[in-house]
Amino acid sequence: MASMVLLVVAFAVAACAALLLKNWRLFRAIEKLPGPTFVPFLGTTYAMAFRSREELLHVFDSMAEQYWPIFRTWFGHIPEVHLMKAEYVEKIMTSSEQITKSDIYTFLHPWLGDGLLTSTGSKWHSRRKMVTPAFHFKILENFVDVFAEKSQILVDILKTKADDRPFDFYPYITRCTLDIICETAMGTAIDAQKVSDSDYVSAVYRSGEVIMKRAREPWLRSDFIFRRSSAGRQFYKDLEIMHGFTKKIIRERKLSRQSMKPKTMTQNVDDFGRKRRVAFLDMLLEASEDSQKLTDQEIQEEVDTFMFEGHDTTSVGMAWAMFLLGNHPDVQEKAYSELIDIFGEDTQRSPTTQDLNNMKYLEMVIKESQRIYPSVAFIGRTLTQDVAVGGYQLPKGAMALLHIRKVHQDPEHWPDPERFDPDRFLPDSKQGRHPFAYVPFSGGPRSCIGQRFALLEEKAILSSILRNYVIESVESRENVKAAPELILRPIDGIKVKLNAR
Ligand code: HEM
Repeated sequence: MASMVLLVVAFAVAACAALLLKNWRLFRAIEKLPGPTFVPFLGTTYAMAFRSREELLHVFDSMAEQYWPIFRTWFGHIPEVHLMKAEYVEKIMTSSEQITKSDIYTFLHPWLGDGLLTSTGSKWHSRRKMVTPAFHFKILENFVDVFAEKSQILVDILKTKADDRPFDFYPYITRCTLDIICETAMGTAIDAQKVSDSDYVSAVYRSGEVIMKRAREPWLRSDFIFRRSSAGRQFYKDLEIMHGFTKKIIRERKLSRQSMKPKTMTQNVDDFGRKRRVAFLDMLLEASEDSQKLTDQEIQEEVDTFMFEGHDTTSVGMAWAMFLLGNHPDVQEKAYSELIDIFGEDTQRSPTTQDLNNMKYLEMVIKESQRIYPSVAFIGRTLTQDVAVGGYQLPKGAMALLHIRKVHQDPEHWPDPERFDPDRFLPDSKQGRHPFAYVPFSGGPRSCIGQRFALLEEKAILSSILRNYVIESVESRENVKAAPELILRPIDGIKVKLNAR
């Protein structure tokens, strides 16, 4: 038995030495950066593995405090460089070369395939070019009616909750954004707000959690082990739910296109004289019908990508904004008085694009919420060439983790960074601030394609809630719990009390 153990240990040490030898250049360059002690095989994963979702943010924060603004960790033998300053993330975000996503995104592949979020190189370039027109501001204007209609449904549903008793707002806003992305981008009404639970939403939450688990525990990296683990078995079950949901959406849209007369598909008003929205999914289907530019599989991966990115990011963004508004009555009243200026006491009138554009203060509230609780707390790239950052030469092959949340807390650009203060976004205050000090939507060529959509949607929904209800948060900033997963998720939801105005 002892000789067997010895053999295994010898094999492990030899394999580790071989790996190190192969990556010696990488190892030497990375070890110049500060960071927790490297342990052969494990790297620095001992600091992250087996941590609860709640602890993870604290681990990140204490490492950031110790090594800020640049340090390294090792995911087994894979080096990760953490960047936390505007100047540093700018170097990577603005590069037209460093556009390859980090290893963590490979865990997204079974779900999102090689879609816009995960792909790289020429595939990403041509796909980005193809879908960009679907997010032109002229197209977005056509979506304002849907934003307004779904917001009104939410406001009506919340009537049953406006009794000064705490409830979790997060599932309500999630179903609202799910309805919106389905109807605007996919051209399909699913009425998620009218059913109480969504298997798709629960599967998305669980999957985000499992993907982060894989990112922390190197043994789950192997597909063989992962598929046999309980986390892996749950993930593949959830995959069926998520793909089943998006497949149904594609099938229904294909059917409704077949029943439309060709003339109706090209004109920009429908038979009842309403503006016809050219849904993002229609564009993909047209591309596949006309010239076989896209296969069914490729359509599926884009639909999965936009369904996920298009609802999870905005719903959590609004949940955090509600949390902050509910903790800051003075800011809430200021936002409300702006809405009174725009709408008067009329709580029924739907917002127009012009109204949304006039909501300057609410826009600052949304921006400040995204500064403190960015929906996407960090993003990752694989360095495809050496790059000098912060006095270090970061080698090709390393992963770069760009900590959006930490960049947003840099006291050099954000004095008293923990303070919630929408006035930071007044035109005068913005003057002279580093352009990459605020990057909730990332920046450069791989920035968020849906950012204008997100801002309009958030203004439409939050303004409808504010016009009708007074919000009070149950949790304080100090005791609310967040998990840094694909999305910065509130672990126990967002508990608020609502009262009718
Ligand atoms: C508050 C809302 C949102 C935030 C904070 C946000 C943030 C981001 C960030 C940080 C990225 C870069 C991700 C990375 O490099 O890994 C990104 C990419 C992306 N976002 Fe958003 N997003 C939001 C809303 C949306 C919406 C509404 C849509 C679609 C309707 C969308 C679609 C996408 C897509 C497709 C990408 C990949 C773009 C590419 O790589 O070319 N996002 N988003």
